[in-house]
Amino acid sequence: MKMKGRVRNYINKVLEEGRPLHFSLIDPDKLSSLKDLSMLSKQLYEAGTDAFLIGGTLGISKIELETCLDILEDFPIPKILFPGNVNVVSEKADAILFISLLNSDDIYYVIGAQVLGAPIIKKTRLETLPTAYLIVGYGGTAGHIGRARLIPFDNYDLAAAYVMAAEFMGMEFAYLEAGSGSPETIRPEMISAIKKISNIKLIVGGGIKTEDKATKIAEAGADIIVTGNIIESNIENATKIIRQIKKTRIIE
Ligand SMILES: CC(C)=CCC/C(C)=C/CC/C(C)=C/CC/C(C)=C/COP(=O)(O)OP(=O)(O)O
Ligand SMILES: O=P(O)(O)OC[C@@H](O)CO
Ligand SMILES: [Mg+2]
Repeated sequence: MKMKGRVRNYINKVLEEGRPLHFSLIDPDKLSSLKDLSMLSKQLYEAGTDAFLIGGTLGISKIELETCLDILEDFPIPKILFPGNVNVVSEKADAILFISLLNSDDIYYVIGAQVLGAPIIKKTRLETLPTAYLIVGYGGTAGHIGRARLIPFDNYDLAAAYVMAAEFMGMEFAYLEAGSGSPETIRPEMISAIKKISNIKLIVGGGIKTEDKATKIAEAGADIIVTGNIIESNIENATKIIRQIKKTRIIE
């Protein structure tokens, strides 16, 4: 089911209803088999995940990316690309997180990849969601490859300053990324500090493995919570996290 041009409205509508969203991150390179993806995606959808994020830093081939999008096609929720580089672009998706890694020391990840990707994305008619990508603490593969000057887990003022800058530049989303597989998640205190000074829509991910952590992150004010690794390592926990997030209500 195609949702091109309707993804932003879809996200805003859920937030206006007063609840955060959950995005399931699917890495086409990490799937042991595509049969697994059919089964896992059905479980994630039935548990209530609000969208599929598709992407990764390493090892993404066009064929795997598009096979993955073909399998996800029939679910009536958005399929959103999460690119580590210009290779993660396909017209089979609905939208793309148009990310700039604001805390990178490498201009390529701040504006270079975006310039290379923009004309291709224009042809695909993908909906673009302007997103400040901020890598915190552990950083993982994305932090290493993206040459991020990591924001310390406990430096809430620094994270808030980046988010203010992103908002003043007109970005709609800020993605606080602890790094895939991070032993520590983004701290709820960082989320609440940012929510006090900004209306930007906050995406939070990296290392979320338990219902308890997910609840604290949602209650602190995250608008969108992303889980990736747990889908492959423990689908039961992944679905429990989704159900828990969907019970949370945003308190203004
Ligand atoms: C807008 C376009 C076309 C490209 C932007 C490219 C930028 C700025 C990338 C930022 C740096 C980077 C490497 C981001 C990766 C984001 C991502 C998809 C993370 C999830 O993947 P991981 O789990 O880190 O990757 P692996 O599982 O492949 O190791
Ligand atoms: O795989 P996990 O640790 O859930 O991280 C998800 C995401 O934030 C990575 O970009
Ligand atoms: Mg990964």
